[in-house]
Amino acid sequence: MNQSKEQRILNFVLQNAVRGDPCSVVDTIDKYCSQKEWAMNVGDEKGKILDKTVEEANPSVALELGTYCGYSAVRISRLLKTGARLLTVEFNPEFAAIAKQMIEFAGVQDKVKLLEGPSEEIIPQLKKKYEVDTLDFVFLDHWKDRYTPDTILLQECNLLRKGSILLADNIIFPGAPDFLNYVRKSPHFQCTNYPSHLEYMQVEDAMEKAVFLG
Ligand SMILES: O=C(c1ccccc1)c1ccc(O)c(O)c1[N+](=O)[O-]
Ligand SMILES: [Mg+2]
Repeated sequence: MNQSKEQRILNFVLQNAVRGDPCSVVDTIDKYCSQKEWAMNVGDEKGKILDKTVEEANPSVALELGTYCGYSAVRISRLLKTGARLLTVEFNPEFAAIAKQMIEFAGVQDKVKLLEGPSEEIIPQLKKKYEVDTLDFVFLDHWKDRYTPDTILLQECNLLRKGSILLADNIIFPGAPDFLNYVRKSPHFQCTNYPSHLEYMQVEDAMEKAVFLG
């Protein structure tokens, strides 16, 4: 049966990256997706913004919505301090299966817990089932029409605390206009915009940081 693009990305990593080296995995995915097949990883340009925001947050508990092939899960987890953990949520079972292998090859499986299912079902389970008190950092990179309802759900589930940092990808392309409107108009968030480009393309994009004020 024909391989999926995501399987081709994983195979390229397995054959060309260094097992146990997260940076090598990230760089190898970027090499494949910039030279062979475009894919919706956050990429290196926006990845550097992600890196800086993760370092600013220095999270003990981080959440990613939208694992895809595991590129940003590997990228985030390589920066986590000892004992910190990343929970990453993926709705698509094929993507989740690829990401699991990517995370294990990168050697970050002890820091990353991959949760398969819809974010609206998983978020309300985080406290009791996954022993989360509050989230220090949240990376939103899933379906763009879920950014706003899931941000509201995180608040309703008391998963944010004063200073929790949310970072959202794709503010311009494909765009998340309702999310941008919501966080920028909310008295509960302090927002910062980071202009950038769509991964592997000369197309305008941006990331938005929203710090929860309590
Ligand atoms: O929605 C798309 C998309 C739209 C059209 C074709 C392919 C992908 C997309 C594009 C770039 C992203 O960084 C990203 O996170 C997504 N996504 O699906 O979450
Ligand atoms: Mg994205």
